[in-house]
Amino acid sequence: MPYKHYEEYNLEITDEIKSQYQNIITNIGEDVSRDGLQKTPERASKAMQFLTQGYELDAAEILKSAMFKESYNEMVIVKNIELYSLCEHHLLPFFGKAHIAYIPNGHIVGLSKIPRIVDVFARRLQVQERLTKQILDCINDTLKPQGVAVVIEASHMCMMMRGVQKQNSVTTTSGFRGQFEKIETRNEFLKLISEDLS
Ligand SMILES: Nc1nc2c(ncn2[C@@H]2O[C@H](COP(=O)(O)OP(=O)(O)OP(=O)(O)O)[C@@H](O)[C@H]2O)c(=O)[nH]1
Ligand SMILES: [Zn+2]
Repeated sequence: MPYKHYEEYNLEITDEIKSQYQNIITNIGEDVSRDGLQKTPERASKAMQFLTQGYELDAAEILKSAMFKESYNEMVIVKNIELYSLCEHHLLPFFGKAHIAYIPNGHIVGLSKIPRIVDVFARRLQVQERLTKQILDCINDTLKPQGVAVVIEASHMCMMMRGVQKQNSVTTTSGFRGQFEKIETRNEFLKLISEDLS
């Protein structure tokens, strides 16, 4: 739990994706049998499965595995959580940071579980908006805190390397539930993370 070891991939699926990558490499005009490319289809197959392993993981279960009864009622913020995801439109990476806060309601959660659930949802084919909402809903529904806030700022390779080719644009998405719907609480959170917002 929760990350599969590199060698533990399902052989049938690995072979299937491998042969599909062989086709892609051939179709872009490369020689898949040349030295440097011989093992590439298999490596790429495993890399793609690694980057999409979130489908096999249950974020709510991960949170539930480390919830502790505690009467702390102040804001808990985990900020600058690096994230890497794949845009579902082009299968190109988008990457950046997540800033997540919650106000406990009788239970706190093991801190490492917050970045872990970010990875569970990021390691799928995504759009930034849905990624933001899935993290928000998972914490809200599982931990049932007094409030939860998620801000994600990310750069999309599909906008940088191709398409509009804008290297410096950063997309920010956010979601707020419970106490964070109140402007003062939301502002306190935004102020606390703002020194790291670019
Ligand atoms: N809302 C949203 N859009 C995204 C995300 N990732 C990529 N996109 C956009 O998805 C859109 C797909 O639009 P299309 O016009 O079908 O694709 P395209 O012809 O490749 O578009 P261009 O990128 O403008 O060249 C593009 O505007 C991308 O910028 C995301 O996380 N959220
Ligand atoms: Zn894209």
